[in-house]
Amino acid sequence: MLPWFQDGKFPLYLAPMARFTDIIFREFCKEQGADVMVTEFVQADALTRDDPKLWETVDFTVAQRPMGVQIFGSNPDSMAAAARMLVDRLQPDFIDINFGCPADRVICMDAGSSMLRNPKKLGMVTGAVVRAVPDTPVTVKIRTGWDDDSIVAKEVGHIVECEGAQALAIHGRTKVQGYRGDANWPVIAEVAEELTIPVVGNGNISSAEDVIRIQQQTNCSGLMIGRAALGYPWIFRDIKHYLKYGVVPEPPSIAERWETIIDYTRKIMARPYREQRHSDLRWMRPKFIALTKGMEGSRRIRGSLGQVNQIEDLERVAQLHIARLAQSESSR
Ligand SMILES: Cc1cc2nc3c(=O)[nH]c(=O)nc-3n(C[C@H](O)[C@H](O)[C@H](O)COP(=O)(O)O)c2cc1C
Repeated sequence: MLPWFQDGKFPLYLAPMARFTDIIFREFCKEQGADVMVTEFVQADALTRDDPKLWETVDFTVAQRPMGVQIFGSNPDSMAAAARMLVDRLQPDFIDINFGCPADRVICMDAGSSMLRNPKKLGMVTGAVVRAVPDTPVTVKIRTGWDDDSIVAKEVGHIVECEGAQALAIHGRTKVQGYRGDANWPVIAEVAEELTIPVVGNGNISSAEDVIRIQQQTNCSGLMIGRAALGYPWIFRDIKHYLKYGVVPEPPSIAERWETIIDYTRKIMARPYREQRHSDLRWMRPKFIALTKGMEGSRRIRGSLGQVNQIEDLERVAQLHIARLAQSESSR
């Protein structure tokens, strides 16, 4: 059993989210209590071609362990080669295989959730990766199926368990659903009941109450939090605090939240690859929008965030937002 599930531990994972859960964001989530993290997915073939951008994506710090690196692809040989290369260079705590991505560019390679339509091949890829890295655990992340008429989570769960995967994360939506609608927790519960390996449930978890409810209703061994952490990475701290003391702690002030965003920006721009390629902050605008989404009055600053080029622009947006909120607070 993977150590982070042993002795009744119930780990909270930060879900891998391409273009968002970079090394600095993960650092912050770890400080807030995320137990296990996985890098954004990287294409196995591209990794073996030694693309420096991808090696930046899979980089992590010792403090972030236990840390998994996620790969996607459909060719058992290149998936195995990429996993071996990652283990030799980085010694992650586990290799995670993505069989859930619904993006067209991934589906057209027959990878990600496309593999849910071909469970036999999915098993071959899993087995090849497991055999390539006998010294490192392999885990798998799936969706419930391709569409409502082909829910295959249970079948796929049995296959990957049989091939030697040591945990299974299930995003409770189908490929066709994308990110819409409710996550299908009954299916996740059913698979968690059936498998011997730990099942990590994922989909629309946004509060400590959600965690308690899912703990009561399923046999999941851990949970994975995605979009709720993007706008509010303190969610891990809140959940841990609630599980321990039964109350949610005071949220960070708006000033503290902005301080975190500005600190994050400075750190990410100091990363070697980013610094080389981006002279301004335009590429970070989607991150700013995601990071401020849950804040009071965030809609009003969205336009200004879309104009941010330099750190000074970001600081100005922050000051204006803080001042505006203080003003509306005092006039209440
Ligand atoms: C912007 C974005 C990028 C994502 N990238 C990945 C990825 O690289 N690998 C992966 O397995 N899942 C990826 N996902 C899916 C999430 O890991 C997670 O399964 C999904 O968001 C459902 O969880 P949530 O409802 O808590 O957000 C991504 C999701 C989003 C929104």
